[in-house]
Amino acid sequence: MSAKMLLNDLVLRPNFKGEVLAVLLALAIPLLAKVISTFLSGAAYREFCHQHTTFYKKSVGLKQRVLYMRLPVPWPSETTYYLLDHVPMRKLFARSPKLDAFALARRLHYKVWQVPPHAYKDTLRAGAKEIHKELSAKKLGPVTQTFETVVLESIAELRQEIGSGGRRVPFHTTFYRLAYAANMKAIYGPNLPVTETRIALQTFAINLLSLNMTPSLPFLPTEWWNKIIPSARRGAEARDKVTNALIKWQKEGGLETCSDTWRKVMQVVTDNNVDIVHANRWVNMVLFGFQGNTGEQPGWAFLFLLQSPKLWAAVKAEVDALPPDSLVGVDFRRATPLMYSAIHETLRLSTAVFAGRTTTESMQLEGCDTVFPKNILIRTMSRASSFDPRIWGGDAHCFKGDRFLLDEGLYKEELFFGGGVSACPGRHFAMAELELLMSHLIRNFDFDISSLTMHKKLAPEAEDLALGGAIDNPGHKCDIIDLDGTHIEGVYAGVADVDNC
Ligand code: HEM
Repeated sequence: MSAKMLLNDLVLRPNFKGEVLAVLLALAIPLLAKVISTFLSGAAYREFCHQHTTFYKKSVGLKQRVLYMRLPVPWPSETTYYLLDHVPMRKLFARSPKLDAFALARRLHYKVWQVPPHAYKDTLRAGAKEIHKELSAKKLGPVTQTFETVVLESIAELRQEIGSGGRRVPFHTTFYRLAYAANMKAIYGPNLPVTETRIALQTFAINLLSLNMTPSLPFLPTEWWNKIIPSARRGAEARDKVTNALIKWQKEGGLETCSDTWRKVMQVVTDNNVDIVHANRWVNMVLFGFQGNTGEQPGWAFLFLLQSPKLWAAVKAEVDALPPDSLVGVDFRRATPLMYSAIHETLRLSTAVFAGRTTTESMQLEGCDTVFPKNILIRTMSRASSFDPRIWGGDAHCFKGDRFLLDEGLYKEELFFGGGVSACPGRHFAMAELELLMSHLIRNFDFDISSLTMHKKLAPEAEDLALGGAIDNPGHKCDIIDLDGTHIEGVYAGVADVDNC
């Protein structure tokens, strides 16, 4: 039957309009219901995050004393259990044949970065293992050397631009960009465009929540939803911009000018004939892994340090006593124990980790009565752990710079790099970067309490040295305990996405 005949046949049917309407309604009602339920779940999730992340709320009595919370987000099609107590979170990272440690990563690679889940499953795992090997504590020398060189060059430029008369710069954004540029050059060498990828990655990060949700929307392929929903479209465009920049860079010989570390990681991927587009979608995910975290931390650390006068004076004295030139290879835990502890305390309060495991059969976690069913995702919520008074003490909600120094056993309780076989492969490098960056900044610039008003984060595309305004929401407060035990009510700009984590 030709299309024309079919059309005539349809048009001649008397109830045609009614039928079309009924079909449209049948399609639209579940779609609408699904969209509404997704948004409602999103709202419940945000409220949940807010309860567990808002810094100025006291931890005792919060809902976090429940062992876990079962929520249909971020993927309404699946059940996710978010663990809320510290101890089961630690147990989740133990090896178990009943827990798949990499299913969540594969899913994210696929849903958000479009890496086909099974085609390269083993190869990309081998690539991640190579990152672990190449960025292990013993092999960090060359990349940290490059990192320090770039940091020192950037500091020299910044000093020149500020001029001898001095001038204020919005330190959060400035530090972020400095860390980003140095991290990029240390790993990828001089030829991957820094500003272009940074702006795209930040835009991607801002819209990531939508990209996480669209795979759950019904009827249309995810990529269509990513075109229809404006924030998802912005996120997907930014993501593709980074992937395209990486592909171009690789085609133009980037692997010849990058660090040995990265060349070896990519060797594993290219030896296994991973398609260049898929390979660089994965690299994009890796890039996001380090750009999203390390650069943020110095901004938070300075915010806390500058509001703890005694700690600040002691940290400056520690840094003044370091060797005069290069600091690569310094054991900061021994040489600057207070700064080291304060960095860890900052990470405890300002990172959000949702690492997870998928159950391969029904199982229990040691110490919990709950039987978790097969094929569900169990995730940690590290900020709920950060407020757990049984681990961190009754003042868990406070920033206490010397907390880890007073009880070094706490270093073993940290969750901000994840844990077990899936723990962050960049953690040693991240710590080295933070120690080097903070020491060189403290050495080279003057800070005082008025620097706090320059803490504001600028839009991704803003000029590096544009003058900043005041802290976004001066209403956010935090409790600080200084070295002598003095309690201080400080300002807290908040984690950027505190309400939307
Ligand atoms: C303060 C800085 C950082 C924090 C808080 C952080 C945190 C994390 C966390 C929580 C995970 C997931 C762990 C899990 O599932 O158990 C992760 C994974 C990852 N991180 Fe980091 N990270 C940081 C810096 C870095 C750096 C500097 C790099 C690389 C140079 C990096 C590369 C990666 C990669 C590649 C993965 C995924 C590994 C895989 O697929 O197995 N991270 N990170």
